[in-house]
Amino acid sequence: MPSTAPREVDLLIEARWVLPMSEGLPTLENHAVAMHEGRLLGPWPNAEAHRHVRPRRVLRLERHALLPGLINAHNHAGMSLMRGFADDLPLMTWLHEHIWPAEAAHVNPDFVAAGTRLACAEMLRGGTTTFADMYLAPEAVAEVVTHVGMRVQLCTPLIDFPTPWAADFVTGLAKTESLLERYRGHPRISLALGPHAPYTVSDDSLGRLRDARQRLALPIQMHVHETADEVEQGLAKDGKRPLTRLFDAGLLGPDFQAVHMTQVDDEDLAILRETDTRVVHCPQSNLKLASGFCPVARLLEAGITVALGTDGAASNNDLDMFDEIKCAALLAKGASGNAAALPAMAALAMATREGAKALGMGARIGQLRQGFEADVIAVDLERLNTLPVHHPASAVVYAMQSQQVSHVWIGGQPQLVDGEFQTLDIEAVIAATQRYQDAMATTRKQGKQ
Ligand SMILES: CSC[C@H]1O[C@@H](n2cnc3c(O)ncnc32)[C@H](O)[C@@H]1O
Ligand SMILES: [Zn+2]
Repeated sequence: MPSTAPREVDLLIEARWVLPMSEGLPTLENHAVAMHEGRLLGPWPNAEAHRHVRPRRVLRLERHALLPGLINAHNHAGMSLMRGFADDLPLMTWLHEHIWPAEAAHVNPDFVAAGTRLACAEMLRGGTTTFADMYLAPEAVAEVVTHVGMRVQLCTPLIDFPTPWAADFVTGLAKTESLLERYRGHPRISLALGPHAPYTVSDDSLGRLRDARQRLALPIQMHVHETADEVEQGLAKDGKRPLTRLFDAGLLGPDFQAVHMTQVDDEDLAILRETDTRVVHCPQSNLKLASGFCPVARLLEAGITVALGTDGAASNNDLDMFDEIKCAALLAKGASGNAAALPAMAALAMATREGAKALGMGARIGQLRQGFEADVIAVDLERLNTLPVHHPASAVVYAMQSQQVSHVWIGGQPQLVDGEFQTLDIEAVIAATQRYQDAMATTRKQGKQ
């Protein structure tokens, strides 16, 4: 029983279930959380909440579970305009013969803004509130995200060859510094360095990256060990595996996010563990490009932090994190031959608490916990495909569809209410997408890419 009078708050949400996703905390039944000035209070049992808070508004969600907003730890949002553009190909053919020529032909800030708006709409509809983005024209992504109200880690695209964003690696670093100046202290936008992959970044550039990381105090996100070919070619060229090369370059650590990691031998595992490097698992992209399987169960057993990402819609082909969570759980079991590998709660944690930790935001988001940012989603579990609800986490991970997300708040701001978007003009998003679909089709017919 609190000794002080109940404090006034913006909103109280009373729910059938709350999955706080805090380590060791179980699913709570008939519990409530409150939001005030963008922060969370609670959770408390529904019957006790009014002893703690005097809400201006109360929302009763009697069929719903509340969860922290999902965290998509690896995306190329602008690539949503390339969904279905080049399917059923292995990574290098996909990149060299289709995606990179299309990027050279089409990508500019307007393309990236339109693709990012489409991506944000899809992510919000599916309960994602934070994403890490590595794509060309990050300034355009920042502007869209500022308007839409999502949270983003912008990984600036650093690569040794010219792109529509920067002529070379050094120019990319200089542009990163300008972006940092502009967005330093922004409540929802943070920056990271986004070197593309070991096979597109030279030793000289790795040295520049290490200096920039130290000077700017930014995390790094990079595609690493996406395929067995990448590792073999690294061994042939450098005499060591790419992860070892990054370790020798002094780059690994808790602020390094290694995306994919489908190839992990015992030495790689020891390096990841000893440096506390974070791994971002992208199971559907890895399956679709036949890149390999990230050994998630083995990584988690070794105490490595593993987040979950969709990768871009051009290799997934959607940005549905609930689908990704289910896929991760099933794949971990199938690949290890152990049905107990990656249980529902652990899979959900990868997309919430652990995702936040991997992005260096673990003290602010990823849990429904007093003082955390009010990034909250509600999912309606009273549907044919999720009833009966013996275990809410099981319903959410193994049976639910992302269309069951009914409400989304980010920093206390409503983004989706009863399935209706609050900040995005969906008609305009669809119209812009259609214009780029037509433009890309015309260029393709002309044989220009
Ligand atoms: C430097 S901006 C990002 C760059 O990465 C390309 N990309 C998208 N998906 C993948 C992937 O799975 N592996 C490697 N590279 C990828 C994208 O087309 C951009 O050019
Ligand atoms: Zn990627």
